[in-house]
Amino acid sequence: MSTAIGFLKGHGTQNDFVIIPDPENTIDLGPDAVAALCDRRAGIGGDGLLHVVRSAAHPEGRAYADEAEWFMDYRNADGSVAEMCGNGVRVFARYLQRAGHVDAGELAVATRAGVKRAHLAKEEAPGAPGEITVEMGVARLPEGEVEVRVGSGLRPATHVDMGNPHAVTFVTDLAEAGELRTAPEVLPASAYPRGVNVEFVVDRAPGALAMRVHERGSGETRSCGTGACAVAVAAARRDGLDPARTGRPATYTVDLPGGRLTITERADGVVEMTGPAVLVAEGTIDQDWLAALTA
Ligand SMILES: N[C@@H](CCC[C@H](N)C(=O)O)C(=O)O
Repeated sequence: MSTAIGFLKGHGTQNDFVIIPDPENTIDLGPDAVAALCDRRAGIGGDGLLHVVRSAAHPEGRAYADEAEWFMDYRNADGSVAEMCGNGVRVFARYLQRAGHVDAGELAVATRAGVKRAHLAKEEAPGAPGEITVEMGVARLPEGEVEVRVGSGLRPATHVDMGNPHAVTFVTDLAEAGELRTAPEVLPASAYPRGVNVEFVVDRAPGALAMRVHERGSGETRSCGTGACAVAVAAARRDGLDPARTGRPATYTVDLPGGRLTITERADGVVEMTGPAVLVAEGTIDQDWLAALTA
């Protein structure tokens, strides 16, 4: 007899995810199954999928098992694997809290980009969105010039690695990014052998930014947590701020189509991201439908 496969749906600033709890890693989630689950017409729908697995039960999580009980096996909507997802890690933490796997306090989550620490407040009321802060690690800015096509021209961009790859470019109006139906051209392609997430940013006020993003493996989304971190770090360097050198933290609010994230680069260089995480639904996946996809 087959076992029912449960799922939840959640989002962080409208970056939405199918959540598949699978502590012992027994569900076959190949790229086709993930893409079908994330399909907004023929599936559940999502920008990505959070496969919730105990670190000890996942080949890529095992190395972290002593430090972090849970591994976020993150997939993009097209079924591809990504190293990290900032909005996803908050929603992942919210799920673990709601399911009673963890209490309020500090939670270590293993990801392909290392262990991230989430700070979970006690939930004020069942279903309350509540903000979660996550220590996202130190940003890397690889050397070398990169450029992003904006309209008919190429603009200089900042290469920021938040565990996953980003190209951040400043524009005067977010409409300059165009319709973003396809991935913007980023040059040189050799700077991003694994593909790239592309952010377009404008200044709204000192310390206040707004952005749009085209995500690798998902297209334009309404928010990207690692993207907002990359944008804040690129803005800090542009503004002559480097907290790890000066000992002075830098904070930016980043407005996205789906909501606001607050990003602080601390004096020790660690980037902190704060934003909401919401669970909206829970259900059961049709076994036969999923089995046909994995056959
Ligand atoms: N939306 C995410 C990033 C998800 C992964 C990304 N598309 C990639 O392939 O690197 C976020 O909130 O960070």
